[in-house]
Amino acid sequence: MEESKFCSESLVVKTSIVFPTDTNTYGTLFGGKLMAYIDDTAAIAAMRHARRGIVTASTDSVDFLYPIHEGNAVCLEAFVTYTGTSSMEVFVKVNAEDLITGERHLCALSFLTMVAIDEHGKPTKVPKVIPQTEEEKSLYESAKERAEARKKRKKETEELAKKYRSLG
Ligand SMILES: CC(=O)SCCNC(=O)CCNC(=O)[C@H](O)C(C)(C)COP(=O)(O)OP(=O)(O)OC[C@H]1O[C@@H](n2cnc3c(N)ncnc32)[C@H](O)[C@@H]1OP(=O)(O)O
Repeated sequence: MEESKFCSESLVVKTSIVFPTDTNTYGTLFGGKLMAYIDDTAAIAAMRHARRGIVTASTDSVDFLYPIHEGNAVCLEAFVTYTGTSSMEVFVKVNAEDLITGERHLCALSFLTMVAIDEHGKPTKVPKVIPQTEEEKSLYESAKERAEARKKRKKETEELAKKYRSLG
């Protein structure tokens, strides 16, 4: 396994046209479809970084900032910003592009945590990340804080799971 890799080595760029079958009753891209695109793109970025099987451990909130209309291109970019031992934080940026005017809007941002697993499904070590651009450096520097927040949130979820399991 390589010791460390550049963020650019995990970069995934995915562009699709929004067809009528992808939309909700308002003629804009269905949120669940966009979430599937985000997970898919993040998973490929993580596998490019780790060159291992991976699972999605968590997704931070996804705020839908701007609607993506039927006929627009939906453009996703994802790359690994930071790693722990087996976990990788993946940043996903979603833009909508009007293919006639060229106008683009940032529609959503998301951070996902993917975990590399071995042949027994157990977490396994991944290479470190070397940030190069200003964007990569800024995401890398702020990642530890987000990882701490996720740990806290996971504990809270586990407490909730205990509580609601007993109610069922
Ligand atoms: C691509 C797909 O769609 S996969 C389908 C959806 N995903 C799944 O089914 C995953 C189900 N969950 C699991 O399999 C397990 O909980 C795993 C593999 C994610 C973690 O396994 P655990 O036995 O809990 O391992 P452990 O507690 O050692 O955590 C391993 C790493 O994951 C991180 N992690 C675990 N849970 C979370 C979480 N909810 N959020 C963020 N990071 C997490 C840990 O911090 C740790 O990171 P590190 O190695 O960098 O320090």
